Amino acid sequence: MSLTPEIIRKALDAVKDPEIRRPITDLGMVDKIDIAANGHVSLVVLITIAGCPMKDTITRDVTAAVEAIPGVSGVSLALVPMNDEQRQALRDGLKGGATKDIPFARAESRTRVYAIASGKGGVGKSTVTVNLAASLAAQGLSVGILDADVYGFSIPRMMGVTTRPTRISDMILPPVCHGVKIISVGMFVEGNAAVVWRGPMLHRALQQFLADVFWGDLDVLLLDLPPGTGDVAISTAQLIPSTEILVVTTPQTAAAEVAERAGAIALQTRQKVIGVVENMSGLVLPDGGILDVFGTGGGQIVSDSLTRSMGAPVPLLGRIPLEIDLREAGDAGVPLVLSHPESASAKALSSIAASLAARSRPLVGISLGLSPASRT
Ligand SMILES: Nc1ncnc2c1ncn2[C@@H]1O[C@H](COP(=O)(O)OP(=O)(O)OP(=O)(O)O)[C@@H](O)[C@H]1O
Repeated sequence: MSLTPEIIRKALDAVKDPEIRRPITDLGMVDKIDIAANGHVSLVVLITIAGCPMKDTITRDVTAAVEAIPGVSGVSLALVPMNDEQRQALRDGLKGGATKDIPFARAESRTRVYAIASGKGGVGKSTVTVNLAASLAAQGLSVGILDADVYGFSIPRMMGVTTRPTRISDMILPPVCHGVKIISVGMFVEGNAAVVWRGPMLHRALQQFLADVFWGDLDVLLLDLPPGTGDVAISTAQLIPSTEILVVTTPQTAAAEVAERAGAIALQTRQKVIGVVENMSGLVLPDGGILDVFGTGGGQIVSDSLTRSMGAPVPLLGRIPLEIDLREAGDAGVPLVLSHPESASAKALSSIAASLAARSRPLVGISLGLSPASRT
């Protein structure tokens, strides 16, 4: 069979743009295909911007897909930046005309949005967020994290993100790490500068991250909120009223009281608190004994108290032990559920992720393609 541009195009259907995660053929990125008589294929592939951080991945994936076609003797690939018109066409194709709304706030949205909240800083909110996200993505769900913790944005470091988001006119493409799309306030400030945004500016930034970022079709979006009951929590409730809240606390009674307040804000914003995670529970000692560094019972106290005040069950979803490996994994940029899934804290985190996955994508209204079995 002789090679044709259609055959090459068909093979390229399997290559996805690493940031947008759709076939490059659908995105209008395959610009030119020339096939020489000896089977050498020359391709021009359009990339979003000249400094596209994903150049190497695209080159590798395109070359591998074309080389695998029987009859291809070699591949030459030129990556050419899109012109303004091509970029605008791509942006419009992805986001649809000039719409600036928040996709997760639409009635038909099937994305579960969870805000990870805590009363105090440093209780492990970001650690919980990255591990839940990585675990959900490893289970095959499409997952995003919006790090809205303006005072302590640590998600990029904990997820090992080294690239910046790509801009296509007014659309922002989030970097993808460990299968998770990630946007952080920290990606928009220079170096380690402090963010001094307050109320209205924070609200606008959050709105922009939700509306201008190309999130694609997510199953789950996790929002890492700043600690406390401040502006960001209220803005989130206004921008995506269906956001559900997951409260993180330590076992300490004093911390639990503060965490209760963070959860109770949901009463005022009419949001649902789906559960409590107790982090930094007992430290397992080398002799197998357990040292309760931060006391015990905080998670249960918050769960009981929020159940009372909400008038609906707010279960304790899990207790994550203190573990040095968990801190080291955060520092190394690889979530522990991926690097040491057998460790006690990774198991606790994976089990919480499994309970979230089980609630994902309500099946109401979706055809399962099943027909009732007939009885004979
Ligand atoms: N269960 C745990 N065992 C050991 N270390 C942990 C555990 N949970 C979190 N840590 C470590 O504690 C520190 C604080 O955690 P993290 O940054 O996740 O908290 P946070 O609540 O998001 O803080 P902030 O409010 O400042 O954003 C980090 O160094 C993290 O690696």
